Amino acid sequence: AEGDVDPVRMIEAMEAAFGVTPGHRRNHIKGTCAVGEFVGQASARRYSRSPLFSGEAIPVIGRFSLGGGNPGASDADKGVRGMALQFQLPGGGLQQMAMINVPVFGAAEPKTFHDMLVALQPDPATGKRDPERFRAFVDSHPDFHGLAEYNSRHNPPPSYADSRYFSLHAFRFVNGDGEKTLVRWYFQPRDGVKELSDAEREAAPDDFLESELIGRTEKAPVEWDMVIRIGQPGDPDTDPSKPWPEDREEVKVGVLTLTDAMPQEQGQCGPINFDPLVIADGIEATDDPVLKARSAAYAISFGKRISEQ
Ligand code: HEM
Repeated sequence: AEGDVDPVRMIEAMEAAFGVTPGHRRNHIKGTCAVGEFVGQASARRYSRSPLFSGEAIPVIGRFSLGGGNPGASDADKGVRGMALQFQLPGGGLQQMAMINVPVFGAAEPKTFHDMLVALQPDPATGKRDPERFRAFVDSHPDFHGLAEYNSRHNPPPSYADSRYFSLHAFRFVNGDGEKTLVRWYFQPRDGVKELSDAEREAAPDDFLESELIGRTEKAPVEWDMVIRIGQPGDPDTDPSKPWPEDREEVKVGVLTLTDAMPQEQGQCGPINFDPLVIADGIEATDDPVLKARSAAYAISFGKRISEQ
């Protein structure tokens, strides 16, 4: 389609915008591993036959991250925080999710994300980003505005455990009778949603999210409720930049409990490709072009980093 971008070009644009650290992710480079389990609830089975919701405790490998490709980025910087999960399903299958802590994405189609990366590339003359160029990008891409507005009203969290993480994309849940339901989901932190104040953000050190999560899980497990929102006819199914109306029915479908966190080098999350299209029977992807572009781009980033490029 018109708004698609060749994944090789997407990664080239990302490398030019964020730089390259050989052996590491091209995006969401700064991160922390975690482990725990997920227990699905019977309420989910009306909508999905996925083994995720069998009620058995399912082992989970998680990775929390800062958006962007700068390994030295500050944990106080604005921008998105990620939670990626790999569920090891009974019977050997896998389900993955890679979510961010904002309720709308800044691109209705891959080209917008690509154009944003191009607008973020440093000016060869100054070696710095050009605010004029970025403003021109914003002005010409209305599908970026929802995310920009959200970011202007929100500060980053003091802990990875204090954020809500959203699927953003819609998926179809398929139940045992083959009935399909359009859903979006989010993970709601049991400890509540918190944001740094402006003063706290200015005073914060560059690195606190990893040590905070390690310390927190040493004291007690950290939990999130998984909540699905039920789509209605006409709700956008292929556009993650468009929120759904607030009043959509919500159903709690499971609990994620993380028991341990550790630096990436010491955990299992580093060499995983958290491709959001690794989904199990009972959950189906839509034709969302951003979702498809992600899968292709992650594969290239993964192939490079795993071969030390
Ligand atoms: C066209 C749009 C997007 C592109 C091109 C893109 C690209 C990438 C790439 C290349 C990586 C590194 C993959 C790796 O080396 O393993 C990554 C990581 C990540 N992305 Fe995206 N992304 C896009 C949209 C999104 C969206 C919509 C979300 C959230 C719903 C998201 C959440 C994440 C997260 C959480 C990670 C870190 C995963 C991990 O911890 O390994 N991305 N992205």
